[in-house]
Amino acid sequence: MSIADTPVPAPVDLTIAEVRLTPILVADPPLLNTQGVHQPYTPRLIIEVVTADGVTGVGETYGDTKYLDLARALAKRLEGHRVDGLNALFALADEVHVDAARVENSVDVGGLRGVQTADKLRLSVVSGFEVACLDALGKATGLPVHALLGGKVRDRVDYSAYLFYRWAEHPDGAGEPDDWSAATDPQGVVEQALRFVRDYGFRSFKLKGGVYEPEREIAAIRALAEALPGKPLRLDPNGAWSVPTSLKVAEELRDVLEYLEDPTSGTANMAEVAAAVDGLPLATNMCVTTFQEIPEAFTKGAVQVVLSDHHYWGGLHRTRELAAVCRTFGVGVSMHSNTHLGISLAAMTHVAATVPQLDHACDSHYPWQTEDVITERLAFRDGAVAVSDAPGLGVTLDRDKLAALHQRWLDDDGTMRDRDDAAAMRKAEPGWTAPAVPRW
Ligand SMILES: O=C([O-])C(=O)C[C@H](O)[C@@H](O)C(=O)[O-]
Ligand SMILES: [Mg+2]
Repeated sequence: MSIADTPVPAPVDLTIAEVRLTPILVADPPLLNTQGVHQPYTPRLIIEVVTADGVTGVGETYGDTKYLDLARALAKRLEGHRVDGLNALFALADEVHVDAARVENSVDVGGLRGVQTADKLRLSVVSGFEVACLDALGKATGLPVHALLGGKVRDRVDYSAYLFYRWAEHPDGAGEPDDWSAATDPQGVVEQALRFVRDYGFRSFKLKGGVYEPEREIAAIRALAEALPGKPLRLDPNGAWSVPTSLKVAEELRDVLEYLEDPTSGTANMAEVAAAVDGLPLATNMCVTTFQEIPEAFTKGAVQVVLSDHHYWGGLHRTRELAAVCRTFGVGVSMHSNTHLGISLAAMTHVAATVPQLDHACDSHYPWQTEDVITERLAFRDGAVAVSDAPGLGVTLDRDKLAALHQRWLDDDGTMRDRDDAAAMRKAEPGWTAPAVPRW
């Protein structure tokens, strides 16, 4: 048979025929941070794009009302576009109006996610659509998402254990129970870390700090260093400390920390700390969360590792662009995580598999989530997730689970539909307001 006789496969119609948005509430344990405590349930948004050929791609992003409203407006514009027209998504999102009151002078979730701008809000929504389009494109062409991003450079992506100070249960026993104990002191933190090793094989450890006075958190890191000798450790108080406090903690822990994450708030303060602590890198998911923040932070030497997050940065292609900028400036790159489900973990794993200079294990909240919307949860083995070579993301939506979590969202009176860690804290401490920074 000559080449001319080779049958040409029928063209695939990649036109988007339908977009489905399903807001859900997912169980979340009582994890403490400097703002307060996680609510019993947290909102997420599941996005499905269906092509004219009936191929469905899935994506996931924040589900709070301001994201959901924007997603609804964007979804309307998407029908008739193609799942391989990813660059056009950004122009479409720019057409969607963001109410200034939603972002003016504001920081997201009390500052945990850095600045909140109209642009960043749009990008966080676009990210879920981009992932859904990539999943559909992969399924339509038989290619895994990593191949659509240029191909994997590793077969497994390392994640770190995300340790939290936590209570055994939510105030008044609200939410879904889990089988984790309280962890409010060094011994509790070490026990939590050892379970993460037993159950998942994690080999690096991050403690969410900014909860207790720095001396108590230094003691927890020291206890971890003793229990897990030589393992990379990180501490992240979400910008709760002053420059002098950051310098003191850095001095006391420099021999055991892989990096110190957002010890203090703002690029100028981070730069001051970075200049004074020789040899201990500073990481951030707070002062560099947009491309606009890069020039100042990099020229001042404020951060040595950027914790990317495809939700903030506008998807998987933009995450690779961020990695290229970091590579150019000799800044390390790793990955931040908020409460998320398996669709996002799959997306994180695909993009992480394609970034050459991923020198640090990525963060993931996933072990804290006992609920999911996919048929088979992703597994951590030896602290890593295997990179899927199945078409698309390699996950399958479980419609019954999705419907159940959506029903919970429908039944909620509105209190859980927007994440508010300070409000959740008031259930235990009625006068609580999120502390001003620096807290210590
Ligand atoms: O700085 C970080 O790594 C985070 O902000 C991750 C999460 O938001 C975490 O702090 C949380 O959910 O409490
Ligand atoms: Mg952080």
